[in-house]
Amino acid sequence: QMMFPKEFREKYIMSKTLGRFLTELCSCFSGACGEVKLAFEKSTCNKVAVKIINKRKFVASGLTDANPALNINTEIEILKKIDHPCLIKIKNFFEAEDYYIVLELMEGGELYDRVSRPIKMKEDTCKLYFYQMLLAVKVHNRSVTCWGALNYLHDNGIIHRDLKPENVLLSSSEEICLIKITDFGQSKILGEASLMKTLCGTPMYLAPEVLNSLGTAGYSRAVDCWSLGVILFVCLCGYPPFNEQNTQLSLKDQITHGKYTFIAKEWKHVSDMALDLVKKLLVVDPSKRLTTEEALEHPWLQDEDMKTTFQQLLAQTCTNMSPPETSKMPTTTRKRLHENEEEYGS
Ligand SMILES: CCC/C(=N\NC(=N)N)c1ccc(NC(=O)c2cc3cc(OC)ccc3[nH]2)cc1
Repeated sequence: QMMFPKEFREKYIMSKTLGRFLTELCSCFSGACGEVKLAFEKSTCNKVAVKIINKRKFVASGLTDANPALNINTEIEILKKIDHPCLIKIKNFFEAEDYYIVLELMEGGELYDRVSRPIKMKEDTCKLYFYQMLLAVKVHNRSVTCWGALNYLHDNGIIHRDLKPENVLLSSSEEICLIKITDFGQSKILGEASLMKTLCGTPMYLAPEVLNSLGTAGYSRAVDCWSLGVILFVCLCGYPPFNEQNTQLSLKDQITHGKYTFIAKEWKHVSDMALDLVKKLLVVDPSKRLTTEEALEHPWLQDEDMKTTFQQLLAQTCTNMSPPETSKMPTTTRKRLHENEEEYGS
């Protein structure tokens, strides 16, 4: 029986495990360990979700990934300060022999369970969900690069780096609902524009990889756009673009060459515009891949009904918060974004 810290037990009554416990259990053997439980907040009787993240990594896995303790604190800091309707909100945080993170309950569970169903999602539903994912990632990237609002990040961007249907949560079991991005355990905060400073001096002592990285520096956020492309692909047709079932090419070769499996009969009812957006996200060269801003301008997302539905859903949940007025945001050209950020390789 898991021992919950005293101050935790004073505030919450624990209930059942949510989501695919077995997968959570399996993930324990892969080092990344944790599960999500339903709980009741004593003071309000409201339902909450509690993400439990084990401190001990399973040494057996020999995983060398960074110490979760380091990640979790950065993750909590990030999520505490960035306030967006499509990013998970933290309500409380306890550290004992494990981490107990109290979050708003996303009653609809993971998008993963929706895309795993035999009945494919309607295209309009995919569009409503995808629009919200773009806003979350865009605002996420933009809110910390272009808005002074989160000055503690010193105008750096944050990259999620692990976007997948398991990390997209649905606010209700209704098909038409809000989504929230979660699990920033792999996220990265971009460094200051140190590459530019490095290039001020003569590179007599500079390593080749730094000079070679000049071509790709500044595109690390593009990894999230690739992942969004894979998520959109799966939502629209019900099967993943790159998978091990494919025999000709290894999964790695499929991805590095951008060779996705196209099964015509699964795409028959999908609009050409939707497919066009997928194709422009699943581009191997990050500098040619659509950015979140460009994706939001794509014809498939110029759908006032969908945007009105999103606004109505927002209005239902929170009276005061209004979504970021993307039109009023300073338009940042790729060039300026390029200058604002840097890192070697990625
Ligand atoms: C700040 C912690 C963020 C985090 N993971 N972070 C991490 N792994 N480093 C995380 C990961 C997963 C979740 N999942 C949920 O909240 C969740 C609610 C839920 C409801 C369900 O059925 C109703 C089924 C699955 C669910 N997952 C919430 C937070």
